[in-house]
Amino acid sequence: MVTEADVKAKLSLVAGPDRTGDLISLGLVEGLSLRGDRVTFVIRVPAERARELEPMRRAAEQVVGELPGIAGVTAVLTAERAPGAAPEPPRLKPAAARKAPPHGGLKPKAPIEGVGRVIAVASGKGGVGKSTTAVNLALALQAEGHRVGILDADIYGPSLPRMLGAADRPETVEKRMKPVEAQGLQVMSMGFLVDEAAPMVWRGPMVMSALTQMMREVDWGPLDILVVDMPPGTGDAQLTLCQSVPLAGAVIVSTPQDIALIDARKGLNMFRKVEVPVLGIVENMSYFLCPSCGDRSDIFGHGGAREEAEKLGIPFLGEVPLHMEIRRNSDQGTPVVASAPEGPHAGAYRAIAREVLAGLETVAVTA
Ligand SMILES: Nc1ncnc2c1ncn2[C@@H]1O[C@H](COP(=O)(O)OP(=O)(O)OP(=O)(O)O)[C@@H](O)[C@H]1O
Repeated sequence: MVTEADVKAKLSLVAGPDRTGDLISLGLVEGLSLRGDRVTFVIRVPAERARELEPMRRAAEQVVGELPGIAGVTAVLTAERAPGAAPEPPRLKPAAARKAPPHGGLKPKAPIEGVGRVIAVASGKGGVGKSTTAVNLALALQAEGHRVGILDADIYGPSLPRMLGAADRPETVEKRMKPVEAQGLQVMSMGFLVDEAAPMVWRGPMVMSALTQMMREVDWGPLDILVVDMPPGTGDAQLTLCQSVPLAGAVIVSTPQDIALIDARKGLNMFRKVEVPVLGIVENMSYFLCPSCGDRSDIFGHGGAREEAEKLGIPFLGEVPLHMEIRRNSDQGTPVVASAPEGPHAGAYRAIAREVLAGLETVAVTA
């Protein structure tokens, strides 16, 4: 059995950034997590040296990978900035101006092996029901006859394992992870690889290398569609993610409140910046359906997302009510599309899935 001490002993063989000292004696390793045959950890480095120190990151992965019984190692550089240091220059350029290869030397938007089309589910801010929508949309696409996978790119708060009731860890075969199967979907999430308390240390721009591995060092499929549950918001991590994933399109989830719609617009602009077609907006928690009397109340006002979509010239994909059954089921690991496939909520998600599929066809034709 490999222990944390064994991993640290190996990491103490890797020279530090200036070839003086080693990763352990310099105190650069954080968030070490050992789960089954997988090891993950973070190496703290100055932001401006992240690219230059990529060989050090790879060396760390390699030495730990030599431990007997270890099948997969994920090392991430956090690229922290010294307090008071000038902000990092924007790393993202419009698609046309992109030249630098992303981490791991992959060409931008290289296809993912075994995966047909990738769609992102995004939101301008947290808590609007993005993950609930992503999971139910994935299940609805499956119900429409497609082979579907879902990737939890929300590294700060991975919720897919809980929402899909998937507690297993991915197996590793010849250094590649096998996605976990849950409700017929192939699932990958950082939540499978690190302890619940650990994700907070996965900050910094180099978090992308962890996502790249979760996406590309995985034996997907074959899949027709991979749904990516994006981290909430429209910041650097989201933009970088859009740049390195060959996205066929994006779905934006919004609640009817005006403020959320402003945030939805930010999401839209982000995808436009990286030239990813927006397939449309889903209005979540659109109205309240009383579980006892079946009465409908438009507590937030209704139709905001539809109107906004029209104004912005993007499709309105559909609305999902605020309903106890949707919350209870997604929080208990039995999403409503799988647990009540004949019910009205599953119907709403399937209608959205059909709109998404139609949008993907249009995109494919005009691309
Ligand atoms: N239509 C709905 N009806 C009732 N509850 C819902 C609905 N959609 C989402 N929820 C609940 O709202 C909460 C937040 O949803 P979810 O985690 O999907 O949001 P999110 O936008 O992904 O959040 P985060 O930004 O934290 O990742 C969850 O408890 C979920 O069950």
